[in-house]
Parts: sequence; structure tokens; C-alpha cells
Amino acid sequence: MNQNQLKQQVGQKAAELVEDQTIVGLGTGSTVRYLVEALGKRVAEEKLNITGVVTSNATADLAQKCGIKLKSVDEVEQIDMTIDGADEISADFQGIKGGGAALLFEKIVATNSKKNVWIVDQSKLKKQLGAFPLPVEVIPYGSQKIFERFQQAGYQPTFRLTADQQKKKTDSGNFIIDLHLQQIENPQALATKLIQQVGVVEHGLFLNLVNTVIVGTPTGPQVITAR
Ligand SMILES: O=C(CO)[C@H](O)[C@H](O)COP(=O)(O)O
Repeated sequence: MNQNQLKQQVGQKAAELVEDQTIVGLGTGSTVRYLVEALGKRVAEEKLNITGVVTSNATADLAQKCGIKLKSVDEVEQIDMTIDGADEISADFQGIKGGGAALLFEKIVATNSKKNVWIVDQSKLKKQLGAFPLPVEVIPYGSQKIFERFQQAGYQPTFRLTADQQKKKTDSGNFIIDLHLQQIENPQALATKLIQQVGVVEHGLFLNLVNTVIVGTPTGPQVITAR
């Protein structure tokens, strides 16, 4: 099974977990794409009555095409369950997200959800976080100064660029600086340091947010729940 097939497997499995009459947070990325398509199918075939709260314009476009009705996070009291992808997950269920530049809305939706589930292929499971570059969303004004401070701290930053070499803009019009850290010894301490930096809007460390992960493996999806 290739990586895409594993992503499809967990996207479809997660769609089965969604109950009728619930409010569902919909993450962003290629794995979530399969989830949204499978949910759209359930809406059409089973008349499943759900409301989606999206985490990006890309997911909003897809969900609308799939016939899923949407509300913004501010229009709902609470989200019953959010299902999202991840870039890395450590053994203690901490994660890095933001590979798709949607980390800000993803974290807002996740922190307003009763339950968070991540869907990943098995390559995303790691002993320790940090091999995947850690995305940090920064406001454009002063972003060069933040970049230089990250350089001085030894974080090996790079601005994320578009295909035509422009600084990538998030759905909120911010830039992404990716930190090439290799290993993150203390995710909580780093998270605290980053968020204290003026101009940093959010970072891709998602800590203590998830307790269920569905992992795609060649022998089928495995649901792992934190103790
Ligand atoms: O955090 C994200 C977007 O900001 C994605 O969930 C993460 O990058 C995983 O993406 P994919 O499912 O395409 O591997």
C-alpha cells in the first residue's frame, strides 16, 4: 500500500466515526480530503445531518462541493469532534501540524472541540518531534526581525515560499517561518518561548490536544487512544 492509500484508509475510517446531528471540525490536508469526500458521501446517501467547521479555505471549498453544510467556529457553541491530519506525532501524543499552512485555524478549531482525532499514515509516528520543520505563523510586519532572532537562537529558519518563490501567505495573510530543529527536546518549553515572541501569531506545536489517533497501516487502520 502506498502512502496515499494509507491516507485514504484512515480518512474513510474516520468518516465512520461521525455521528448524526453533530458539529464536526474539519482539518486540512491530503488525508482530510479523503475524510471530507467520505463524509460528503454519507451526507448524500444516508442523509447524515452534520455541520462542518472548517480550518482553511481549501477545506471549505471541498466541503461545499461535497454537500456538507458549514458554520464558522463563532457560530457554534462547541464542536463535538474535530478530525485533522498531522505532520508528526510523538509516542506521548504531542504533534507538529501546519505543513499545509493552516495551523492557526486548525488550533482555534481544535481548542474549541470536545474531542480531537488525528488521522495519519504510519510514517507520521515518531519517537521524538522535530525532524519535520516546525511551522511558525508570523505577521508580515517585523517578520524579518523575528527571522533574525530565530537565526540567532540556532533554529535554522526558512520562510516558506510559493512555487514562484514568493513568501507564502496563510488564509489570514500571514507568513510562515519553518524551523529546522531536527529534534525538539522539550516541546512545552519551546512552545512557551515561541508564543511569547511579539509578532508570532501561532506555532505548529499541538500539545495535549489529542487523545485518539487513527493510523493507516498495510494491515488496516489502527485506532490508538492515549491512556
Ligand atoms: O497540519 C496540516 C495542515 O496545516 C495537515 O494536517 C498536515 O500537514 C498533514 O497533511 P497531510 O494529510 O497532507 O499529510
